[in-house]
Amino acid sequence: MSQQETPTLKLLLIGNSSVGKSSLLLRFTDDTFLPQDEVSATIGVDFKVSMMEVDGKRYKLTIWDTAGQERFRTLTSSYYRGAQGVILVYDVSNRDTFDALQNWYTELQTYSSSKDVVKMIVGNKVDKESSRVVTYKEGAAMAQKLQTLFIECSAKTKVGVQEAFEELVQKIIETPSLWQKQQAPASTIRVSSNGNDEQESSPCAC
Ligand SMILES: Nc1nc2c(ncn2[C@@H]2O[C@H](COP(=O)(O)OP(=O)(O)OP(=O)(O)O)[C@@H](O)[C@H]2O)c(=O)[nH]1
Repeated sequence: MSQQETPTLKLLLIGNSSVGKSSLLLRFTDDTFLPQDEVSATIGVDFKVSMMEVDGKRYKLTIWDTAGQERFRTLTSSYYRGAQGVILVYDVSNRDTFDALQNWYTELQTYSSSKDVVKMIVGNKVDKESSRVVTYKEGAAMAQKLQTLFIECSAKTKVGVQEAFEELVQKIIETPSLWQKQQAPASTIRVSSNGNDEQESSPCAC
């Protein structure tokens, strides 16, 4: 299959600072985990490209890693533009990060360019079982409330990481409206739901 025929998907990682967004991305793309002293907070946005094969077809994933810290967040709406899948990350050993999911969800709903964007809540750091403060049941209930997919994982031990990305991509593939968007003309007008962000955008902002 030629490169041109490879569909490109835009995925986004959001969530509070230090929940492990960059670590999940690094584990998924490079199968690596950096020790604490080598990790630095994301400033603005970073992204990596990865290939994934689903049902014999190759997909190019552009995965955007956004800063959790408010002071490093700029151009928020542009992160979300054209994203087909969004992962909302919390840390199972930090309840504040779990409580913040509702706010991240609201931001996502505000800026997302498609109402059908596939959402997944990911509870990270399950290797820290002795410090766990958010149960699996609570995570699953939140996902049910917000109508998202749900998985627990650990960027450190790898558990659940591949599965999270695979499940998200599979669901995107099964959502025709996200694909119809991709087939639309390269230039379409989008008006965000808050009404103050009118712009021209490509259906695939990758
Ligand atoms: N034990 C454990 N530590 C983790 C895990 N994932 C990330 N960490 C640690 O958590 C800290 C924050 O990880 P980051 O990946 O930088 O978090 P982030 O969400 O990208 O943070 P921002 O860039 O500030 O938004 C680092 O010290 C990581 O080593 C995990 O699965 N288990």
